[in-house]
Order: sequence, then structure tokens, then C-alpha cells
Amino acid sequence: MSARAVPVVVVAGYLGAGKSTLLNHLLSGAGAARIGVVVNDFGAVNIDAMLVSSASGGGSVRSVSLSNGCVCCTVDDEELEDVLGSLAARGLDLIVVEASGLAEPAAMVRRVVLAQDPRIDYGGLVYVADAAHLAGTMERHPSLRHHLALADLVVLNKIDLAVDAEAARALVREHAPSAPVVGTVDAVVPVELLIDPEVLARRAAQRRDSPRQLTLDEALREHAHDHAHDEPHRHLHDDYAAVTVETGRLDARATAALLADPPRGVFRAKGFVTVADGTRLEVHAVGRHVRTAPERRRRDGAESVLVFLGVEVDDEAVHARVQACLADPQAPEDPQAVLSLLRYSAAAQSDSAIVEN
Ligand SMILES: Nc1nc2c(ncn2[C@@H]2O[C@H](COP(=O)(O)OP(=O)(O)OP(=O)(O)O)[C@@H](O)[C@H]2O)c(=O)[nH]1
Repeated sequence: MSARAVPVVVVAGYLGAGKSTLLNHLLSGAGAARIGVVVNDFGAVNIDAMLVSSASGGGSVRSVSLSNGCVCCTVDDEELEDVLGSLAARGLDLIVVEASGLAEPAAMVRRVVLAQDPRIDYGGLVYVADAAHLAGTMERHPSLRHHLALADLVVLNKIDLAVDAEAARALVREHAPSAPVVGTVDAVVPVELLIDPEVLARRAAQRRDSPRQLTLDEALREHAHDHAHDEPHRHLHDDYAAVTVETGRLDARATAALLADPPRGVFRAKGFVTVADGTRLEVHAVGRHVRTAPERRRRDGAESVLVFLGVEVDDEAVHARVQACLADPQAPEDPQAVLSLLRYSAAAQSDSAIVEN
């Protein structure tokens, strides 16, 4: 796993669905976490970049705007990788690439997945859909069904405007049957889905330990937060779930299959796994994209620990799926089994990228 690598999340969605609104929410809702954004827009005036900058207050955010056209067709792989790498080098916790409303998400995702820079890692395709207009937009643009099918997480936004939000959700499910779907107003998704809760807590502690004058933006945010206590808190997410399973040695093939086809509602999975032959690995999955690496530091405690993060995740179903992966101590040793997880390592992935090129 490239645990130290910065996750790069691609945000896509049709024009006006709420991509910039999502970015603004992440920037304002992630506390002291450090987020880098890459935005692009057609045309000379980079409106998206301006929107994002005004929301961030500039504090912990690095933003790069690529205004020379659509990032999926005019910026070459190396240029994008350079931008992402240089952002990652600044100690960020998350990089968000906002594809313009007309961009082809498959091309963007491919570039991030195949990027060789060890400082970055694919963090998933978040597809923002407008619940009020999805059916009509899909009728006019049938190719959108392919975009939805690629999504690792669907943000079904503008629920407040939808006449029939359930029909919109059913339409999403039809085209993205395995992706978790979170219904939102103003794209308020749980930030913990995209940034590890430990990272959020660590950044908050760092901020507390270094008292300094608040920027105006931060002061306003704290003020708004104080006032929000009597009201339903818009940052509380009943849907968000983190399920931790501690268990014994796992069967490598079954674990690989579990990670590549995670339980319903799961957006990310991560943890440490000891497989039947004793190999200890770190594992990480976003949607159906799996990464593994040798365990960097020997741990105490359970032989395998997996954490699943998502929306509307069924705790019992997750436990059952993991328990079904337990290695059978009586089974004859299969030296090939571990390869089913090792093929997701960075080295194996770069080999396959070379073959593909
Ligand atoms: N009522 C309502 N309006 C929303 C919601 N989310 C976003 N909007 C508004 O919808 C408009 C479009 O939102 P953006 O975030 O700019 O959409 P976008 O996907 O970035 O748009 P493009 O950059 O044109 O592709 C803005 O005026 C937002 O304020 C929502 O949940 N409900």
C-alpha cells in the first residue's frame, strides 16, 4: 500500500451538478486537513478556480488551475503527474482533481491510476449527479451511463430540488449497482470518506498545539460552528459508517476477491492482513481498485485488521464477508495464493503499465 502517498480523488459530473459545491464543502469541512485542488475549466476565465479559492481562504489549500482547456484532452500525462507530484510534495492529506463538466472521467481516472509517482495514489472517482435533472440529462446524453458505471462513490446531490429522489436513486443504482450512493444537499458528504479520520484528528491536534491568531476565514467558520449546536448539525452524517474487523490469518485469494468486490456501501477499505503462508501485507482499496504492499512496521495485536468506510454499510454483512475469508489451517499450503494479493502491489502495477504501453 502507498499509505504515505496522497490520495488523488477525481470529481466528475455533468454541468451544474455540484462539483464546485462539493469542493467547497471539502475545503471548509475538513478542518485543519491540508487539501490540494486541481481545477480546470473551458474558456479563459477560470471561474471554478475563483469559486474554490474564495471558499478556502487560502489557509491550508494549494490550488493549481489548468485553464488551457479540458484536463482530460489537452494536458498530457506527464504534465498532470508533475502537477500532482509537486502538490503531494507539500505534505497534503488529499488532492482533488475537478474534471470539467464536459470531461471524460475514464481518461482522468486512467491517468491517475497509472501515474508512477509514489507520492500519489488513486483516491477514487466521485461522481456528482443532479437528483433533480438526472433522468432528463441521461436521456439527452446516454454516454453519462458509462460515467456513472465508473464511479467509486456517487454523490446524489440537490435532493432538495428533486421531485422524486427515490427514482433518481434507483436510476443511479441501475447504472452503478455496486457504488455507494450518498444523497446530499449542497454536496455535503462525510469528509471522513475521503480523508482518514486519524489524519483529521491529527491535524486538529496539531492546530490546537500551535496557538496562533485565526485567519478571518477560520474565525467565521468557528463562529458558524458555535451557532450550529442548537440546530441539526449539517456535518453529522447518519449514513457514514466505519466498520473495523479484527481477525486471524486470511486466505489470500478470498481476501483479494473481497477487496476487489467490497460489501455494499463500502467506498474505501484499508488494513493489515496476514495470509495463510504468514506473509504480512498492508492493503488498501478504493471502490474496486486494490493496492497492496509489504507491511512496513511489525504490529502487535490481531493478525489481520480491516477497516471498511462507506455509507449505509451493513456491519454484520461486512463481518460475515471477512470471516468467510479466514484461512483454513487444515488446507494444503498453496504457494501461489499470495500472488492474488501481490499482483496489486505498486511494483506489479507498474510492470503491467509498462506492458500496456
Ligand atoms: N438547491 C440546491 N442548489 C445546489 C445544490 N448544490 C449545488 N447547488 C447550486 O447549483 C449550482 C451549480 O453548482 P456547481 O457546484 O457550480 O456545479 P458544477 O458541477 O461545479 O458546475 P460546472 O462547473 O458548470 O460543471 C450553483 O448555483 C450551486 O449553488 C443543492 O444541493 N441544492
